[in-house]
Amino acid sequence: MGEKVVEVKNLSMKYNLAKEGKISLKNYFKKVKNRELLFQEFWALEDVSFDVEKGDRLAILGLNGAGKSTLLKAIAGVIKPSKGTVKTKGKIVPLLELSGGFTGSYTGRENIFLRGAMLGFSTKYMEEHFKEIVNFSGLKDFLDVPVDNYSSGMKARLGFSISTVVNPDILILDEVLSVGDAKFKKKSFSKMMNLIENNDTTVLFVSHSISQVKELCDKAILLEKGELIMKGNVEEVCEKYEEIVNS
Ligand SMILES: Nc1ncnc2c1ncn2[C@@H]1O[C@H](COP(=O)(O)OP(=O)(O)OP(=O)(O)O)[C@@H](O)[C@H]1O
Repeated sequence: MGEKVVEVKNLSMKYNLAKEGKISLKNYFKKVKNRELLFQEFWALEDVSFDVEKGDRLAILGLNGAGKSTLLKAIAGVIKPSKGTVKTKGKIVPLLELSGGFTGSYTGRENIFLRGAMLGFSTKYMEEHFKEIVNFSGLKDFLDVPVDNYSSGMKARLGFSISTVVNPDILILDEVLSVGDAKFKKKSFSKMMNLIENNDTTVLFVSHSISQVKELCDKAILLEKGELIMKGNVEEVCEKYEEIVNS
């Protein structure tokens, strides 16, 4: 057996959905103060357990709302488990919601350094990789424009390009290989394949594209309404998922 790098044990995630409907801000604060706000509990994940070994390329499959992004966020440490535990080993780079997280009033150039710093890289490291990022993004002519003026596709391209120069132990990809136009999609997919193949990186991958999943992953888990209903090799889990999609 290989080395465990992700250990998810009895993980449950609860969201509190507001039941108030429309209320004024004044009433809202009054209710918060008096602890009278009404919530409905919603369990997005229930008692999910699985391990990931070093070098695994694990797909997380499931219909809309099955809990895939919630699971990735819990593993990335963005949200705290309501129950259960998540343990990880090594440097995690989560590529979630790529077009978000930029400071809109800053230029593309400034945001490259800012995001680099957020990922834990020095200015020197980012300067060394700056050209590579810009070339990959194809945004050379827009570098000194505030990101607020970028289209969402341009933001996603910038986000993806910055992430390609990092060297993670665990890479978390949530639908990020479907950003940009068809040409960029193809380019980003092969860049990821390269990164993964050359570095023994562990990958957790969410995508609705079965062909991408089969090309990139060797193992898979299947979530249904927050529960883990199957784990195994990518071919057999994809087969079950397709049955669900077509049922
Ligand atoms: N911040 C939140 N507050 C309340 N409910 C949420 C929140 N985030 C997600 N949910 C709910 O949790 C459930 C799981 O959502 P999640 O985004 O993890 O699903 P998913 O499998 O990634 O779906 P998709 O394929 O549509 O991206 C959904 O019913 C969703 O509405």
